[in-house]
Amino acid sequence: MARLLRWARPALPRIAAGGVASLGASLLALAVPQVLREVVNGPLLTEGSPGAVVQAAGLVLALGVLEALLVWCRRAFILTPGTTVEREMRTDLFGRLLELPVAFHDRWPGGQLLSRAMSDLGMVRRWLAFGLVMLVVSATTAVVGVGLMLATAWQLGLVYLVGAAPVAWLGFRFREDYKAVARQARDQAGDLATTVEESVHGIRVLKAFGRGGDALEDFARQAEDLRSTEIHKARTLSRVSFALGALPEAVLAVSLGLGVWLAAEDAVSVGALVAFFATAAVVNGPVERLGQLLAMTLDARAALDRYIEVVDTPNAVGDPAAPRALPEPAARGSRVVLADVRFRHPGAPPQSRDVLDGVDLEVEPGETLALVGLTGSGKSTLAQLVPRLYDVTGGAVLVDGVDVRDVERAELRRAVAVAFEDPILFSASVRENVLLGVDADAISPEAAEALVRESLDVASAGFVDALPHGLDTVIGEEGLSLSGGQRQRIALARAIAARPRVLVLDDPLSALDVATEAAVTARLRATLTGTTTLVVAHRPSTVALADRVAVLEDGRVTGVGKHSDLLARHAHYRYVLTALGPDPREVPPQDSLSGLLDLDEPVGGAGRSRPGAER
Ligand SMILES: Nc1ncnc2c1ncn2[C@@H]1O[C@H](COP(=O)(O)OP(=O)(O)OP(=O)(O)O)[C@@H](O)[C@H]1O
Repeated sequence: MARLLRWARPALPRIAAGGVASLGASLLALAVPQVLREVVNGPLLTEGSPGAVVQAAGLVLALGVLEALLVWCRRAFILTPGTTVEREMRTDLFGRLLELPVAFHDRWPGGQLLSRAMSDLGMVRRWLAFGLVMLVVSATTAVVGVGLMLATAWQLGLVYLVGAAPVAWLGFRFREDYKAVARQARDQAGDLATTVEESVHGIRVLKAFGRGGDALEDFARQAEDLRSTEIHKARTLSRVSFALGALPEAVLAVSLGLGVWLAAEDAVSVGALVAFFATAAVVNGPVERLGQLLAMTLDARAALDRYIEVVDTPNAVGDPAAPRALPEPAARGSRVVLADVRFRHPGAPPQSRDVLDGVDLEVEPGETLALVGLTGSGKSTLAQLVPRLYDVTGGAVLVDGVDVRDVERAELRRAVAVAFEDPILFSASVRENVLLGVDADAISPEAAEALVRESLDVASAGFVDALPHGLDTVIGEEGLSLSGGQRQRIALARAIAARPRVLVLDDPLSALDVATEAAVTARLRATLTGTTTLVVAHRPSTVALADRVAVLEDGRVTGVGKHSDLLARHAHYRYVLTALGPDPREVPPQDSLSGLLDLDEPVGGAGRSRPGAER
């Protein structure tokens, strides 16, 4: 838990001050029995003056008031530092999540991250503000109290110590048992959060398929698992709490008999006997609390472990130690080269082949190159290597001759903009969504407005004017208040507005109707002069956007050329285009694409054989 110091260090003075105040309050509580001893041994047993009793009562009152004041100070000192540390840790976690590569987010379920950012950090805050201070104070109070008990009546003190010895053994056992179950409960809570997140995200599918009941059953089962773990945790704690409560009391019962006998034998004074039991009463409170506090500490440790697992995840797609700047691009745009590029996803089965297995490809400045291949051939993966959403596992991706891994990510991502097939928008206004990739400080509001308008125009997103507040309309979470095609067009406008050197389009027009797609394609072609574009094509109509086409097959590029040339000489290209379906703009409805392409074999049906590649 020393790792917590990284965030807690600035708060330590206040936490320590709170601890001192709390310790002072506990020690004052221990002083009261000593006053009692003086009262009993002095005025009470020796018929001293009533004034002495009043004096002692006044002292007890003063001690009590001071104790209350110190308790208040403890609260005042440690209220803010815990929340400050929590905020800092939460912000660091979010920063780290933004920093970590896509491959990390592929592996980690959202609910697990959410529970680490929220409930785990809440636990750490509670421990820092309360558990840590009370643990130190309770342990110190117990040690000082037992010391006082030994000093007051050493025979009885020894009995208390011997009786309390099994508590230490129980505490050790408890620590081992509770540690594992505390971690399990937190992991299960994270899984539960993932289920909620996934179900809410996929609510349309669940409803459409009538799977609400099954989802509920799954959730109930997981919730029951978590409940069982929590019960197990509570039972483990209650066992040790029972021992911590009962053992000292049992020892005190024995001590009482022994104490009375010792007093009768004049081995201890009556005052000492009263002081011993009054001290034991004060000590028993912190001793009983130790179980709870130890449990809280173990919970906080599990929470902190889970937090640190994320924060400490190394970033494999980081900035280079000695970054290189991208050179000025040629007037026509940037050159993008993929040289013997290999890629496999982290955690891919060892026997599987690399998704990209030595891809060589050159996209000329200002050129629009379409990537075509069967589903799962690695087109999207390849496209994501350019802005370093993933890093190559072999070979290199070069923009204007510079390996993208040698460029600072911020610079690279200013140079390369991406529009995905599944467009993610943010719950912000249309304007803010379009300007996401634009440095707002670098352009005037008027220029920004013109840029938004122009980009939306190219993306044929005129529909935004019909939205209730035009560009200021706040679109719902993930843009779900818009249609798929509308979202795609705003996402495309966002990529265009970034004025990138290189534009990567991962089938960003798939949800558009044919007429709209044709309009967008025409405008894009006119606008994209000076921009090098790599477009993943899932439809023949998207290919129309491209100057050249690259065919991806079994992790390699097996053909590059103009659409018409490839059609003539590349069997796999013809096969892929057939698989993608006809372009409704070009093919009369009664025609089949197989007729148009004049393939040797029947196409379009399930189970047809797949011709080998040929150039
Ligand atoms: N995050 C991931 N982890 C592991 N494997 C992945 C991951 N993403 C994709 N893959 C695998 O990598 C391969 C290539 O996927 P990719 O999405 O690049 O194909 P694609 O050609 O774009 O497919 P499609 O045309 O269906 O969009 C697939 O076999 C897929 O199962």
